[in-house]
Amino acid sequence: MIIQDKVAFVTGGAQGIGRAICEALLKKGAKVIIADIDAAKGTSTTSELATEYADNVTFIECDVTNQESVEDTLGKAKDTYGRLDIISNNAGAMMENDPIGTINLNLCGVIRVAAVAMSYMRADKGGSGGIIINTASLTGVKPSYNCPAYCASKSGVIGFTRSFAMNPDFDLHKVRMNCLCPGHLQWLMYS
Ligand SMILES: NC(=O)c1ccc[n+]([C@@H]2O[C@H](COP(=O)([O-])OP(=O)(O)OC[C@H]3O[C@@H](n4cnc5c(N)ncnc54)[C@H](O)[C@@H]3O)[C@@H](O)[C@H]2O)c1
Ligand SMILES: CCCCC/C=C\C=C\[C@H](O)C/C=C\C/C=C\CCCC(=O)O
Repeated sequence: MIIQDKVAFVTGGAQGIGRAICEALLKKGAKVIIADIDAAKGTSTTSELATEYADNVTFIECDVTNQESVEDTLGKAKDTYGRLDIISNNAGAMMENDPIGTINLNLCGVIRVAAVAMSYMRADKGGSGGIIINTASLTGVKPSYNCPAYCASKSGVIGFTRSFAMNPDFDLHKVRMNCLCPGHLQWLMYS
C-alpha cells in the first residue's frame, strides 16, 4: 500500500508500540488519528508529534472497551480527514488480576473496532477498502502459564485475524487484515 496521504487510526497510540506505529506512518506521509483512553498522554504525544507533522496528527479520546466510544471516535476520525484507510488495532494490556477485562480489552476491543471501521472502509459500502492490522503477541502462539488470560486474548486475536482474512468477501469489501506478533519489548521506554 502507498502510505502517502492515507488516513490511519491507531488505538493505544499515545505511547509504546502504538506511538512508534504513529511515527512510522507520519514519516511516510499518512494522516494519523491517535485514539487512546489516556487523554493526558494522548494530548502530549500529539503535541510533540505536531511540531514536525502539524495538522497531520490528531488526538481523539477513545475507550475500545466501550461500543459507544468506538462508534463516536471512528465517526469523528472519518470527519477529521474525510476517509479511513488503515486501522492499527493496537490498544491492549496484561491484567491477569482481571481476566474478563483482559479479554474485553485485548480481544473484544479488536473485534469492536474492526466491525465499526468496516462500515466506513468497505469498498462496496462507499469506502475505499484498506487494511486492518491487529497487534497480537508471541504469547498468542506460545502459551505461558504466567498469563493465561493474556495468552487467550492474543490467541483469539490471531484466530479472528486468520478467519477474517480468508473470507472470500474480500473481493467485495477490499479490506485486508493482518496481525503482528511481537516478542517481549521494553514497553516502559516512553514512560
Ligand atoms: N510491550 C510488549 O512487550 C508487547 C509485546 C507483544 C505485544 N504487545 C501488545 O502491543 C500492544 C501495545 O503494547 P505496549 O507495550 O505499547 O503497551 P503500552 O501500555 O505502552 O501502551 C498501550 C496503550 O493502550 C492504551 N489503552 C489501554 N486501554 C485502552 C482502552 N480501553 N482504549 C484505548 N486505549 C487504551 C494505553 O493508554 C496506552 O497508551 C498491546 O496490545 C500489547 O498487548 C506488547
Ligand atoms: C502495560 C501493558 C502493555 C502490555 C505489554 C505487557 C506485556 C507484553 C507482553 C508481550 O505480549 C509478551 C510477548 C512475548 C513474551 C515472550 C515469550 C512468552 C513465553 C514466556 C515463557 O514461556 O515463559
